[in-house]
Amino acid sequence: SLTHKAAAYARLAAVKSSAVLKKLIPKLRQPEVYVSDRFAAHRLLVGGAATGGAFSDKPPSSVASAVLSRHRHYNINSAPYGSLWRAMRRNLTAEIFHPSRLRLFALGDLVADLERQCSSGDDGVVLAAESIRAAMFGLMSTMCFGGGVDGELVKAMADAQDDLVQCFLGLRVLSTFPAITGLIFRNRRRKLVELRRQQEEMYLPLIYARRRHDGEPPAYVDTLVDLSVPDEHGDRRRNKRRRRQQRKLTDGELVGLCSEFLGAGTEPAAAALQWIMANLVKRPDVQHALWKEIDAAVAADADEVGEEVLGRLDYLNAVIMEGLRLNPTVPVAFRQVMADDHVVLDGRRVPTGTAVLFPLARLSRDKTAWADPLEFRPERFMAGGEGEGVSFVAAAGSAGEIRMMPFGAGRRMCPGMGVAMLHLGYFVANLVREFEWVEVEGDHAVDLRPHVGFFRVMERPLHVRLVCRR
Ligand code: HEM
Repeated sequence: SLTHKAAAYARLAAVKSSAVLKKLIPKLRQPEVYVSDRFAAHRLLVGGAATGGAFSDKPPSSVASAVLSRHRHYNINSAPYGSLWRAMRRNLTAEIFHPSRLRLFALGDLVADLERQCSSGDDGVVLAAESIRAAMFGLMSTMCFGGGVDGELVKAMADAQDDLVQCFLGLRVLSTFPAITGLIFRNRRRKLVELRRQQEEMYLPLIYARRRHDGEPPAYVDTLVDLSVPDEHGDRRRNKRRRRQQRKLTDGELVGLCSEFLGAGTEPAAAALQWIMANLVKRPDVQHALWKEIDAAVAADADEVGEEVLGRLDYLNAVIMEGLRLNPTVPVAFRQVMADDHVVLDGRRVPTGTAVLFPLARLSRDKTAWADPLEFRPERFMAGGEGEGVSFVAAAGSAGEIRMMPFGAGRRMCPGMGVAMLHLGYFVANLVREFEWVEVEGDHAVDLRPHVGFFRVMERPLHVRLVCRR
């Protein structure tokens, strides 16, 4: 019949146009340049090379919040540089990550989990990777929603977050031209919608049912519910009167910000902890030196290595710096050249719209900046070593170069650096104090090859044999 023929033609046309569009998409993608020179990186990110502009915008984000809402449900990472970004970022750094607010949550669960695996498993061999990620996620979940969330729900949230991270790379294509690519890559979009629906079902009841107990510091969601942000559309309407309108965050933004907090706070830190422990397994001499430093600083009957001791453990700090230098767990920092930015590379102005990518491992493994850059050698960060004085905050005393920036640099630098360093110090110190970490032979031997996806993780998850020290 006529209608059948019309439907068949329509299907054929759709298939043809989607094939054409699939070919077109790579061509439509924005131009990219890579910067791995440490002097150029400094000039661009912290040295004010982008005169006239701030050079603090990013290309369209592939995180779920941004893709699903066509860039309206912003979280901190994907918000354009401006007043909304500033308000959300300031809330995180001043209300949650302010040093006076930070506290460590017991690591008892992680130690108990490792001990249980040790005694029930195969000759003391444990899958440390999973325990580490679960512990990190639990910690971020407590900071996000407060204590007392049901353990099964925390596990479901951790699994959903993992699913989301697994599909991030495939989402990049959806972030470029969401209206078109969302049609072509229907299945990817459908999966994303489903994952976001699950997150809404888990997070929103926790957010709205939250009751703070007396004396309890605010959880992240408490600060988000209270937060007022500039209403940029309202601003535009009222431009003449120059009165700044404020608004509350939408449900979409609340879910997006929680997802960001849990994901950004868990994945790169859990991956970094695995890399560090893996290197300590490969280098028993370094592990032993670290254990001796900890043992000398902490009373034998102390329950744990507490926060007050961490700052005094110089070798511990060197081990963590070296771990992050050798294996920065976020592979790339992104910027996008905006019309106001004046970005010059190799004497040529970089056109507006270009995405500028800073590959972090190339930068921190540069053999013109480090001796034997592929070696795990914490001593380089000790007094008199080549890395003495190198700081994560590239603007401070870095003599016009960035030799490493695992937390990025400039205005968009990671706001979680302080808390991440505290968590890493706390976990590494306590895990080395509790157990000797020994390499397993065969299939479970430590493999230091990376898998580079949205994060830079160990290709083969870390398995070890643990020997209790206490
Ligand atoms: C070892 C752990 C971590 C590493 C290696 C890491 C690394 C990074 C890097 C490289 C960036 C991009 C910076 C840039 O573009 O210059 C970033 C951004 C960000 N990180 Fe982290 N991060 C870690 C932990 C955390 C934690 C604990 C949080 C807390 C929730 C967090 C939240 C964020 C946010 C919100 C941004 C976006 C900042 C913005 O666009 O203004 N990160 N992180």
